[in-house]
Amino acid sequence: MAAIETTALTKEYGDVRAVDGLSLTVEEGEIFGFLGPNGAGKSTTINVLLDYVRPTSGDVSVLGIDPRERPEEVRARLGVLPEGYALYDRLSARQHVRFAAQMEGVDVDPETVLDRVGLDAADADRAVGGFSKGMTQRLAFAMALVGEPDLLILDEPSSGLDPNGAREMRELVRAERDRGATVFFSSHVMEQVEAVCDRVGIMNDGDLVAVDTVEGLRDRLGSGSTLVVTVDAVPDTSGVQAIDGVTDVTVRGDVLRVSCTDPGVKADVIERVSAAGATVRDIDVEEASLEDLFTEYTNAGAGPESDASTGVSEA
Ligand SMILES: Nc1ncnc2c1ncn2[C@@H]1O[C@H](COP(=O)(O)OP(=O)(O)OP(=O)(O)O)[C@@H](O)[C@H]1O
Repeated sequence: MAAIETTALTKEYGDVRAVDGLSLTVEEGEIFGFLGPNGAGKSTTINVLLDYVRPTSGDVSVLGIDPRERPEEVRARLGVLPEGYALYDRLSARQHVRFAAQMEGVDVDPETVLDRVGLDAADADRAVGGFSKGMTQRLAFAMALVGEPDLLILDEPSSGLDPNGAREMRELVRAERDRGATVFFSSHVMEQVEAVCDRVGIMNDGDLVAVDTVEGLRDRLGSGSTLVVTVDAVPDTSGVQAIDGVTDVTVRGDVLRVSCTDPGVKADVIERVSAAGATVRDIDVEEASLEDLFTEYTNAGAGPESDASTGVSEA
């Protein structure tokens, strides 16, 4: 059974079609990154999953349940870190976690949960009105973890976190996946997503324009890689340029940057550089980052057009 399944899901607000025929499957036990520029339809989709918003048409299933029919049953098995959560300024972190536990009907030790998100015993008893943004985010995350949810839905989980906090968040997400939970999160921080997600889906203007592993997205775009070769003295590069699968060669100082569409040509490149009389001092391979791919898939008209090339199937 899929953790999340939407079929031809559409949500219109008046004239605005926020989500347009979305068919998406998130498998149990995966970490799935849900990406897209502002206004792409991510929050609307999440709100439909939580039954905060009713779709105009289409079907939705969360943990095998239609949230429109049994919203309480779905929510009892979810841990949610919403985009605009509200905390009670005068209550302590400990009280917040106790409250989350009561809502879930479980018994937890607040300090253990708070410790997981990096809040210590002294933090536990402070009124959260005095918390920094990052501490508030950690607390909201702790509340989502209460009750060992089967599915975590996290909207921008690294918002407000410093680099250490963001790394800890990634470790927690992995630990939750290893426990058996599914993690579905939206984010604009591509490095975070690339570092932790098993698969990603990219929304653009209400459409799912791509869904795959980051590696798969690279392959689909044929974005190839760049071989960065440092030499003792720059040779004549025409032999390298002539290799089938090499699209561009640029030289800067003692560094050659060779763009390859075919990963199999790297050895040929090194051989021809050496044959041209240069000694190779260092070799590096740069691949398109998720940020590069995101730009290609979401820039108006620049992404691949056909569904066959994106891996997105029609409903
Ligand atoms: N309650 C609403 N009433 C009218 N239009 C809405 C409402 N909620 C969202 N929209 C519109 O639906 C579209 C999708 O918005 P949504 O918030 O789902 O995007 P998003 O991908 O979550 O964006 P962001 O990254 O900025 O959070 C936008 O055009 C937005 O203006």
